[in-house]
Amino acid sequence: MTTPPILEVKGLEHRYGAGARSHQAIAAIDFALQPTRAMSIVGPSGAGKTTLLRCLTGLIAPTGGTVSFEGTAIRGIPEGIGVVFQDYSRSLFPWLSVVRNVEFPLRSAGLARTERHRRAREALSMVGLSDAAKKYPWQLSGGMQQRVAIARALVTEPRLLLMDEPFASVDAQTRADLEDLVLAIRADTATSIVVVTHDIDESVYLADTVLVLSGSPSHVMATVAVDLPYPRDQVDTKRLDDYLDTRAKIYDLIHSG
Ligand SMILES: Nc1ncnc2c1ncn2[C@@H]1O[C@H](COP(=O)(O)OP(=O)(O)OP(=O)(O)O)[C@@H](O)[C@H]1O
Repeated sequence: MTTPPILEVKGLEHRYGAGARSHQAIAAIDFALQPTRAMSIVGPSGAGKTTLLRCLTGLIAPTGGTVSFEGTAIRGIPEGIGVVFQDYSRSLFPWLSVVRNVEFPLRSAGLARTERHRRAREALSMVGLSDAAKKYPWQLSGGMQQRVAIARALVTEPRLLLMDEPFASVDAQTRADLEDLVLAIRADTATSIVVVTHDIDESVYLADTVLVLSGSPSHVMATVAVDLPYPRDQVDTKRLDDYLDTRAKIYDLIHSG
């Protein structure tokens, strides 16, 4: 018996605006993600990656097609999905301490304060920030702030984590550390992951499948399987022939498309 997908996208289209000045961002996208798997989405600038991710989170309603999470068409961000955006400086509340930022999504769940605190501290420990709980976001480096944003997405124990260019605003070493953090979270929690990225290396390193989008209006040019063993390592994995071949294949697809 085949397992039903955790995320299924069928005939997705999105057009911004109406009439002569409207813009078709997404022409036709279909894919499915199985539970516990990780998918990267790459494509040229302006391909519609952010538009696609907003449709997956339910933040915008697509003008055509459907997005289903665990078999149900989504409207608004469903329970069970965590989201991490690129711009951590705008997504964290500067007037709340780190631990209060992380527990924020639990407030509407009606949990007692001590339980909210316990879960927030657990999520902070997963991202290696136990010591920063009482600080404020503006007292932390960019990479640490993005760890807080990841902890906040994890605190609800999501079954699917959606990330939009999550590491585009941090330096290369921090980026590598955060990529390894995502791999560790996945190994520990079996959370399914979709990550949108500009970076071909990152797309291969983080995922089991890479969805390569064409330029706007986007469609799926190719679905590339990433056949690399776990655990992955920034040095050893990136030396493997399979890694280099997959990376070259995606590069050619994007630059030919
Ligand atoms: N709110 C909007 N109204 C009108 N057009 C929009 C809107 N948001 C995005 N677009 C257009 O839709 C297309 C896809 O944009 P989107 O931001 O999804 O692409 P992207 O692949 O994420 O780009 P980048 O890689 O540069 O971040 C672009 O041509 C963009 O100008």
